[in-house]
Amino acid sequence: MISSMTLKRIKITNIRNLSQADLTPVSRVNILYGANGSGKTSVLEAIHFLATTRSFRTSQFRHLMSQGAHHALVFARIDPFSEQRLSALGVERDDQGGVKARYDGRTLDSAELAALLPVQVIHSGTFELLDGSPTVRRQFLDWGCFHSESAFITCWRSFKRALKQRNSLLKYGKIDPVQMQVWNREFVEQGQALTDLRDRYIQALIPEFEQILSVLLGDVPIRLGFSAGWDRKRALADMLEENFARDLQHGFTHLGPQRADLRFRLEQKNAADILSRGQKKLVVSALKLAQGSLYRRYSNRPCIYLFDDLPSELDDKHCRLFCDFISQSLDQCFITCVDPDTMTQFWAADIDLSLFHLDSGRLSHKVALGD
Ligand SMILES: Nc1ncnc2c1ncn2[C@@H]1O[C@H](COP(=O)(O)OP(=O)(O)OP(=O)(O)O)[C@@H](O)[C@H]1O
Repeated sequence: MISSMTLKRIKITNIRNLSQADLTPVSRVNILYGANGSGKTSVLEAIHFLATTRSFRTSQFRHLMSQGAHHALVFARIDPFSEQRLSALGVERDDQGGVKARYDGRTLDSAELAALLPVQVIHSGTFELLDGSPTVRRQFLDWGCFHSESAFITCWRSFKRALKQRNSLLKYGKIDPVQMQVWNREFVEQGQALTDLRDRYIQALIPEFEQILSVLLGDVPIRLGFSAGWDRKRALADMLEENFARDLQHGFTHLGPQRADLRFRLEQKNAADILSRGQKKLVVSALKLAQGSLYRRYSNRPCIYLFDDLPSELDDKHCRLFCDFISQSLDQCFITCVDPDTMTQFWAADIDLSLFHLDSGRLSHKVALGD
């Protein structure tokens, strides 16, 4: 039985055009509608901030905080482990760089917060999973590994540290062979473990992705593949040794798990070069929904999904398929759209659904479907 982790009450202070907003969502489908610029995405940003301390659209926090404000705060009541009691989660950042996440009276670090409130966003930037830089795809992959393997975070941090130390030795040119050997050994050990975790995760994700894609998009044979960051016919240690002169010349480590990537192929070509925008949206959505589905299987807990402008790029048929799929999951969803009629027509009458209206940064609760 999957627990019913949901956000029960959300209070937002100083996120973009929301100086104060208070929302009591339902546990399944929450539709936020309003005119362009009314603040719908800002609500999603607030939830993402609560779950991660960051924006999903900008790396600069000052753009997420309301203009002229000195701090932003999002507070929620949640029951993440189905204990039938609500706990308080508050995330706050100020314009001096201070970040604080408090849950149930204690401070959380970023990994604890991420584990507490797994959130998936699908917005216009999610297309980057197909045609953006490999960094975006590694982040996607590592989100899945983090939530499915408890060993991942330690391994990932150790590998990052080894890579950083190795690169700084290479960069400053004065190689102490003993130190180099230490960091090479750590790079290989942690890098191999990291790659094994990523590989295992991808092998579990592929059938899930293909199944969801066939529901959302039909019979479009997109193949998802994993590239480890070096030719895996060669041992990682041998590869480091063979590339040492080149690494030293350029002052960084060329190959290894820091170059891992995902590939999407359609008829032997790069899928991003062939698919339409609507098809791309369905592919990246299938990826994110597949991650949520695996997460539920591993943890017995649902995810929180943020769908920014869900109907854009999709025709009615695909929008309906999308909503049908969401209806069958147990995730809590927040969906933005301009016109509520475009979205409300796609749901079964008995779905747990609520409508919220945004108007110039003011949020009001409308009726639940069927009320
Ligand atoms: N840091 C900020 N402080 C105050 N207002 C901001 C800030 N950043 C953005 N805004 C404004 O907040 C408003 C709401 O933006 P938001 O992206 O949430 O709108 P939206 O309802 O999702 O619109 P659309 O339908 O066009 O996507 C916009 O008018 C935007 O200019």
